[in-house]
Formats: sequence, structure tokens, C-alpha cells
Amino acid sequence: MSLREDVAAIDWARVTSELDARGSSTLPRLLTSEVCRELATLYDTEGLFRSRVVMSRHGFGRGEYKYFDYPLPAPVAELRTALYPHLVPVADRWNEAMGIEVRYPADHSAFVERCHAAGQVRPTPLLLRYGADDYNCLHQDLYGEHVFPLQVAILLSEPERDFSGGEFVLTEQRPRMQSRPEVVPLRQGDAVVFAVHHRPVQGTRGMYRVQLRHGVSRVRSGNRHTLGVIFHDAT
Ligand SMILES: O=C(O)CCC(=O)C(=O)O
Ligand SMILES: [Fe+2]
Repeated sequence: MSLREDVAAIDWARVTSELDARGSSTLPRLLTSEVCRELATLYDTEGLFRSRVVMSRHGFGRGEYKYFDYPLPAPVAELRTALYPHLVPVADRWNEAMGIEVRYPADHSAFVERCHAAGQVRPTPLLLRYGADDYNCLHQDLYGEHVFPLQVAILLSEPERDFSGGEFVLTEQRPRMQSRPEVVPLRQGDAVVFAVHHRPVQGTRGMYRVQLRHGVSRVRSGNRHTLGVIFHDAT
């Protein structure tokens, strides 16, 4: 089966209701272990990336990541275009609930054109690599005025075999309240879909916005690789 067919076969009604309820959802076994290994190996391939970030130099954590350059490797480009249309209805509905006027085109290429027209021309999909004691501080992946409100991260390594620790963490900050933490258990090839920066929550006295952040707890041992799929491009 092609990646596009695999993505179409996902139970998007479940994903949608989990996103509405919690701001995140998982797509189990989105990638095979073979594709995961191939993608992780790309980390050391020359010529595929536009930049490398050593997290400790910026206070982002410990570990490193690289942003892919265009043209994106086939599986990364396919994931970006195949996942996007299934998330547009959630993105549009969330914006409507939050009183944000932006709506999203059905095709990812049209959304990328919108980013590029606004000067957001640099690709954002990235590979991350963590070793022992590395971690990723809670953050939001905002790269300019144009934001697609959901993003996807795929774990390329197998917990307890390739690494230990290194859990994917989300926090939700509610207005005037303390933050709610959530750990998302992932196996190799599993994806997590989550809100980039905020989402609407229906309260007893109307709708309010919660702020989301994501990060990774300390890797205790081994090596952990992730593929990050962000749908907006960067300035
Ligand atoms: O390594 C992870 O699980 C988090 C990756 C991340 O921050 C991202 O994909 O934006
Ligand atoms: Fe991130």
C-alpha cells in the first residue's frame, strides 16, 4: 500500500474527536520500521538539509536537529501532502471557535504558496537526534505569520531497544490555571498529531483558549530519532 492509502485508511473520526478532546492524538504504525530506519540514517547524509541546530547553543535543550531543504525526501514530502487535507477540517473549525478568520485551502501545495507569498519560503520538516542525557525543552514551532495549527511528529527509534527515557510530553496551559501535562507513549513508526500553539476548549461558561507546548523528557540511554512534520514554512 502507498503512504497515501495508509493515511486515507486512518480512522480520522477517532483522531478528530481525540484532537477536540485533548489537543493530541496518535497514528499507530504510520511508518514501517524499515522506513523509520532509512529516515534516521538520512541524518548523516550530506546535502539534504538547509540548517543544523545544536539545541544547547540556543537554550532549547540538549541534542540536535536538522531542517530538510527542498526538494524534501519522498517520504517526507508525501507525509506532508497526505496528512494535511485530513487535518484541515479540524484547523478550520478550531479557528472558527477561537474567532480567528483564517481558513485553510484543501491542498497543501496551495497553503505552501500562501506561506511563500508572505516570505515564508524555507521548509520546516526536520529530523531530530537525541543521545543519552539529551532532551527538548517545551516549545511551540511558530515560524512566521502563517501557521497551520496542527503538526505531526513520528518516532523513528524503538523505545527500550534503541533508547530509554525520552518521552514525548505535551502541556496545556489554561487561562488563570496551572498547566496540565500529558505524556504520549509512542513506539517506532507511531505518529503523534498535536496542536502547534493553541486550541479551543468548551467550558461551562463558554469557549476558552488553551496554549499548548511540546517537548521531550531526558533520554536515559541510547539514541532517539524523530521526524517532525510541520505544515507551514519558515521566514
Ligand atoms: O523529538 C520529539 O519527539 C519532538 C520533536 C519536535 O519538537 C517536533 O517535531 O516539532
Ligand atoms: Fe517541536
